[in-house]
Amino acid sequence: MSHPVVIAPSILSADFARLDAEIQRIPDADWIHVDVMDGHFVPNLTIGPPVAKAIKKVTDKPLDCHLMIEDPGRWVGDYVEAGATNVTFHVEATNDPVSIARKLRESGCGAGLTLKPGTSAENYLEMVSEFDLVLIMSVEPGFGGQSFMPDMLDKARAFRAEIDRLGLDTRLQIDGGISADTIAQAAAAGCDTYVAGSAVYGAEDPNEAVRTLRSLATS
Ligand SMILES: O=C(CO)[C@@H](O)[C@H](O)COP(=O)(O)O
Ligand SMILES: [Fe+2]
Repeated sequence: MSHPVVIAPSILSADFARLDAEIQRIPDADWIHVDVMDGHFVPNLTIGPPVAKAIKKVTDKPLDCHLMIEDPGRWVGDYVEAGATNVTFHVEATNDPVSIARKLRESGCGAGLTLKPGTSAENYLEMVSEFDLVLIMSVEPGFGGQSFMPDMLDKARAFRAEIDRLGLDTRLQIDGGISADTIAQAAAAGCDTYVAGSAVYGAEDPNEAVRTLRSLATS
């Protein structure tokens, strides 16, 4: 099943002192990607539920929360309460991803599964039906502005094949180093949902960057 392309700018590359204004600079974005880091699962510390809740108040766009944290099952409810549309968590941080996904879906929130670059797809393909979104990390999680890892496209192709084989409408998202130079490769590998931080907020006109990314992903 093919979806319309979604472009989800990451506010990690925005000016945290002016988040409201930074979000208003990208009216053509589909989702707002919120990178949550705890200083343990990844060597960086960002924001938490109160900031997600504050962002929700200044935009009607879906909030796509990417949790790079230990023990995600303990925290997902706070992001649901904050108004998240999707909550994506790392398989490396839990022994029971399916239970967390079910908890999210029962709360009316989309559930996302994500894998670090070094984690192979094979143990997780069988659980795609439990998720609304699978996120392929194309950099090591923790920081914006890193280079795209083209080797991750094989993993994207494996999930795309399984999603299509089962006839699911699970979205296939990619995050890390997505730019005008890399987005077409990700599209060719079957991705339909794209996170971009530095390529959007590093551009002189972030909204124009969103439009360019969408057009490259679509063509
Ligand atoms: O989750 C992460 C990083 O861990 C991302 O969402 C980054 O924020 C994307 O930034 P760019 O690679 O697009 O600059
Ligand atoms: Fe992210």
